[in-house]
Amino acid sequence: MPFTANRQFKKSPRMFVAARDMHYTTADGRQVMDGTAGLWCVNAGHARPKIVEAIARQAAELDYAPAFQMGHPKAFELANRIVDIAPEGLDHVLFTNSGSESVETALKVALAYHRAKGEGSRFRLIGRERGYHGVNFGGISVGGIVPNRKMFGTLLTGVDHLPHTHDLARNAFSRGEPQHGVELADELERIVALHDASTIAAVIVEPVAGSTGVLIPPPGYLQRLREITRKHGILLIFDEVITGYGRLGTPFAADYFGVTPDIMVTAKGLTNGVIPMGAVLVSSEIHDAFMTGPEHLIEFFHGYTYSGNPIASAAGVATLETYKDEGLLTRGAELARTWEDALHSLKGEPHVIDIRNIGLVGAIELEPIAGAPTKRAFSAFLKAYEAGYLIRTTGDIIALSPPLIVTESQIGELIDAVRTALRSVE
Ligand SMILES: Cc1ncc(COP(=O)(O)O)c(CNc2cccc(C(=O)O)c2)c1O
Repeated sequence: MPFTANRQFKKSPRMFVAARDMHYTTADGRQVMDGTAGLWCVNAGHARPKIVEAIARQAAELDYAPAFQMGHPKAFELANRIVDIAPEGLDHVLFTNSGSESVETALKVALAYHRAKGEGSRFRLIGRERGYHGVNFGGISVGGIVPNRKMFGTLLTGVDHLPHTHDLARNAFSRGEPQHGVELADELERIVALHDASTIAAVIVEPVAGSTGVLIPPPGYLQRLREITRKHGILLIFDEVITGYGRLGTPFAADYFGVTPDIMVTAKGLTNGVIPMGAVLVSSEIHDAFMTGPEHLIEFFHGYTYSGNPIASAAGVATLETYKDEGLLTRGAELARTWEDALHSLKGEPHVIDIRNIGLVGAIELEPIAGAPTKRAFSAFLKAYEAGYLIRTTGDIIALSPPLIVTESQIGELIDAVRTALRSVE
């Protein structure tokens, strides 16, 4: 099983057999509140009728159409709807099947774009420490989570990393954006000075680093990365697999921070997690750079059997309709203060050394048990699950990201369950 303690799971399996709105049903009939929107992806809540019906209808009408040299209307409809809610200027969509594939696609587009523009010397990709960009070779190369990298050999060459922005000493218990650390963006100038801009294709960051435990950028940090990358002709890639589609209370993190990247990576919330799908958005400048040469030739040698899959496209269209019908792309902003106050009420609970929040994302960082890193958070996860609440842990950090349909009282319930779990673990 992926990213799972397999032996522990096999000793006491944790199986969901059904789900609806905010809750899962376990194999033994218990209701479990979904405090993590599945894996940060079920933004509209579970088993939403419009999405269910769209999938069934599509499966019966056009189940599969070849993705290469052939098309079908639903994929183009979805692409247009994504562009409609995306930041201004990101006008073209490449479909994939996951966040990891979206990352690989974005990295390849960046490298190929510079080559198309006659700057093939730009081969370097810059990631960031503690970054998570999925599990394919490109993503773990630019990523910065050590266990995801150390087992897999040399990885991509020509990769460098920005420092992460976590600063417990200066920013602990910040509400929203932490005040300190904007100067860390200037480290990009050092990296450029070391390698020379002529060798650098792109910088990729998560606007808010999710998997590593919710690291929120200081005010101005992303703007600074935008300025430096633009100055040196380096493409800026935002990996919005988690932050996209309403998670921060705005359609995308690019809207929240007022910074538009050259390439935006998305997946997860695109189809409410129900059908694997990703979408990479690029500017017309990037798209048009490939549209040269004889028109009978393929312009970009990349893509997947299931790219723009009809049923995934139908799920995506129905998902975006559901977000729009229920105002879910901005509901997180309405709940953000309630969420923030509830989360920070955990300050002073046993072992809590930091609390972080933005939009409808939260993190509670725990003091690790000496000699047994991750054990304390994992114990809290098990306690919460037994009490009927699903939370995520990464290292000794509890991460929370409920579906965007969560109510204020459910927020209170969820946080109280975390409080109880914290009081019962060693
Ligand atoms: C920023 C980012 N980029 C790429 C991926 C990869 O997406 P796929 O898994 O669909 O290939 C992700 C996925 N992020 C992810 C996936 C599963 C669990 C957790 C967690 O933090 O618990 C996070 C992600 O968060």
